[in-house]
Amino acid sequence: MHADVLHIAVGCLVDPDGRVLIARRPADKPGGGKWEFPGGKREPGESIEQTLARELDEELGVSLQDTRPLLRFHHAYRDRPVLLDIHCVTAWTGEPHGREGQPVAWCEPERLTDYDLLSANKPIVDALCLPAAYAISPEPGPDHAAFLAQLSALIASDVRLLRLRANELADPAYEALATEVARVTGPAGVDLIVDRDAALCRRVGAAGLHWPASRLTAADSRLVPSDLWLIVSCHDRAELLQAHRGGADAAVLSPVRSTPTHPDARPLDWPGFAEARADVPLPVYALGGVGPADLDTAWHHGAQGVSGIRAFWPVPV
Ligand SMILES: Nc1nc2c([nH]c(=O)n2[C@H]2C[C@H](O)[C@@H](COP(=O)(O)OP(=O)(O)OP(=O)(O)O)O2)c(=O)[nH]1
Ligand SMILES: [Mg+2]
Repeated sequence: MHADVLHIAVGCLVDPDGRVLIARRPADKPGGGKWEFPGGKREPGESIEQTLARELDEELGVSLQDTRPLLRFHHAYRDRPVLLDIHCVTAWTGEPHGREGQPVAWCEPERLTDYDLLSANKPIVDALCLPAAYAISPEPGPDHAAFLAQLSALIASDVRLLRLRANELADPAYEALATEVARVTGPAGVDLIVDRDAALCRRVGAAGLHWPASRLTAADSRLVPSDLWLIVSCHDRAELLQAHRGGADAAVLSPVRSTPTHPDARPLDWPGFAEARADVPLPVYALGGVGPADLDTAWHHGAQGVSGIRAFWPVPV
């Protein structure tokens, strides 16, 4: 790392209701008056975990018990490049309070954008809003009633983000099925992600779009309205960087392991996954032969969580 990059430990305290703690920066600091997640600069000789523990004690008066990596990326503020090393904190002792006089607030992730946050923080907000699992449907086949029944079972198993993948269907048939799927996912509070385009997404009332990285090749800004999720399929670091430049909110990186459907694709394996996604300012799901049992490994290799078809679908596919 370049010598004048400030390495910052950032902690997102998440309470049992899923709310996150934010604090208001003192007026006399850079970015004064804006809201942030508590944290601060690493001191010489400290590990980043030690910095996190020290800063959250100094700023909030809490002692950390359970943390995991959430996201890590560089941001070039005009006067000072920073490396933000963000962690989720799910267990602590002590009642968090603004120990340096700073106002603090508990906020639902979806409401974080109501606050004037530090400008680097958009990927952190996305990572907090997105769940740890991103389920993908198998091709629906001819029996849509059976497909919808399986989908209901999937939703009962607590999936909150689902992509309707049906490459075999022409646009009108895809839209008809997406409309039916939305009738199931909508009331259950599941975010439905569709392929194709933003207009279809709006018509069926879906939460966002899933695109291949190739669809962003010419883009250097976002082509999708900001209130829709834009999740992009990537297979290497170059595609992840392209997704970021094209304004994606999140990405899926595959294959982590080889799968029966893509036996010839060379697997990244966990070290390759970690290397490819390192410091890209996007939440990135691990895909390809992984499932909920891999979640902890995924988190510790820089993933937002796990994605897949087979590991989530209630019947063998
Ligand atoms: N803590 C924190 N810092 C953030 C966030 N987002 C973001 O861009 N930063 C940047 C702003 C600052 O340049 C840097 C944090 O530095 P800081 O000034 O708070 O560091 P510190 O707590 O050690 O402060 P101090 O010792 O100077 O009082 O990281 C965030 O959400 N939380
Ligand atoms: Mg600080």
